[in-house]
Amino acid sequence: MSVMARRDIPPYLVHQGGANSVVVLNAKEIAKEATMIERYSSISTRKLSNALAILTFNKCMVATSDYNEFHKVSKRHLLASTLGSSAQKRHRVHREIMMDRICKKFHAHLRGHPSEPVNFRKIFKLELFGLGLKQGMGIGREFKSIYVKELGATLSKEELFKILVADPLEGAIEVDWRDFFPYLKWIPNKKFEIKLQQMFSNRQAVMNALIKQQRTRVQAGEAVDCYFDYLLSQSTSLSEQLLMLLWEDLIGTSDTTLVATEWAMYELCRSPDRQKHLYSEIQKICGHEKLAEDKLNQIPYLSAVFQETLRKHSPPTSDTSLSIRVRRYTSWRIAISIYGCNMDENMLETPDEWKPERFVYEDSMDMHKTMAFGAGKRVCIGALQAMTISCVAIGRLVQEFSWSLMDEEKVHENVDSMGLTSHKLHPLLPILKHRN
Ligand code: HEM
Repeated sequence: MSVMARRDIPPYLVHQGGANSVVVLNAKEIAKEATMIERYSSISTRKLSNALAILTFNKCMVATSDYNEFHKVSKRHLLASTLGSSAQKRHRVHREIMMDRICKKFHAHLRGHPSEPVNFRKIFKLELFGLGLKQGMGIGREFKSIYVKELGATLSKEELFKILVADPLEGAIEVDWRDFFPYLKWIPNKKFEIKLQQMFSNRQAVMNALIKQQRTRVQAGEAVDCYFDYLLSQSTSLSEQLLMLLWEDLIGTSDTTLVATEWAMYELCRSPDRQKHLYSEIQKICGHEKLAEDKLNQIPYLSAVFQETLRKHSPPTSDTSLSIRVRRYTSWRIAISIYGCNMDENMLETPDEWKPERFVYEDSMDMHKTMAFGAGKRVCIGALQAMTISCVAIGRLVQEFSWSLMDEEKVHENVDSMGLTSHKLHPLLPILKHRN
């Protein structure tokens, strides 16, 4: 069976136990498979169609794919040094510093401009990027700028963000019109090529400058618990791919978590009752203490806010970027079973509404409920970090401030960007007030 999502038909998702986990089918294929499943299992047609209906509104990534030795080794190293659960425990202090800095910046804004909206994205993105630099390359928070010889310029953190994160994300969706007309491939498209080449060489120049700086630090005997130092210590064949490995981690840290958190705060602004409820749930557990990571599993409503945000605004799959959704296919016949058959009826209601209540159940940390992180061999390895950062951020920001939108903001509704990830088209500009 070779199955792929078709551009004109919304993809449905079926979950399969076993090694390669997920397949995307179109409606006709679903119907065929559903008959087969019903015949061989005890699942009733009603439950089956419920499950399929759930999957239509869960925007999902799909994954059955190739998986070679390089992939396995690089993933193992990233988990061991940065994204796995013990590495995440070691890096907790950096996340706490980041969160304190973010809150401080919002407080500073309120002191200076109490009645003006604050640009959430501007503050959050640079702090996340700072965390990526710290965990990935051991670059401290005090870092302000770096001289890049090839570009003949000293670049600020904001300029680095543009070259290393914003431009490549934009470049990834640049379209070469010749791809649609292969027989016209011979016509030069210089503008397109120069733009991408420039983007590529800027990124190489900046990454090389950062790597050079960090090598000097390591040679001076100053070791840091970070991915860079770890890769050097492993002396594996991966050192040749140092630049790309470090860059991928940096871009992973800097983008999707921002997208998810911004959408969550936007939805909370639009839903004052739910914001109030979340605040009271947090206060019940934390009292006068700041919300910390070890309290997360005691506040199911907070992870429900996160899960429901991923369901409605899955960062890697925007409404407008359907055509560039990551696709996978299976090259052999597989047995399938339905994911989510035992979900509550409540899950099926009003799919366009943002309702965290859907996800308040006994195992609210179950990341497979939305499939937003994929599944199987190619499952997202940053899920733990993304969820921890996003949940703590949402919690702390609601604990310390009340959030609302200006009237103009309300008209910006749920539109997402044309980008690779589903950023809010317009940055969130909320009005904040201190809580007591
Ligand atoms: C809310 C935040 C995030 C979401 C929704 C998300 C989602 C996903 C999805 C759906 C995939 C699988 C794509 C595929 O089928 O190939 C994926 C892969 C991946 N993600 Fe994430 N991600 C998030 C955050 C992060 C973070 C913070 C990092 C790392 C710093 C990260 C690193 C990765 C990596 C390295 C892979 C590739 C895994 C592989 O191919 O084996 N992600 N992510």
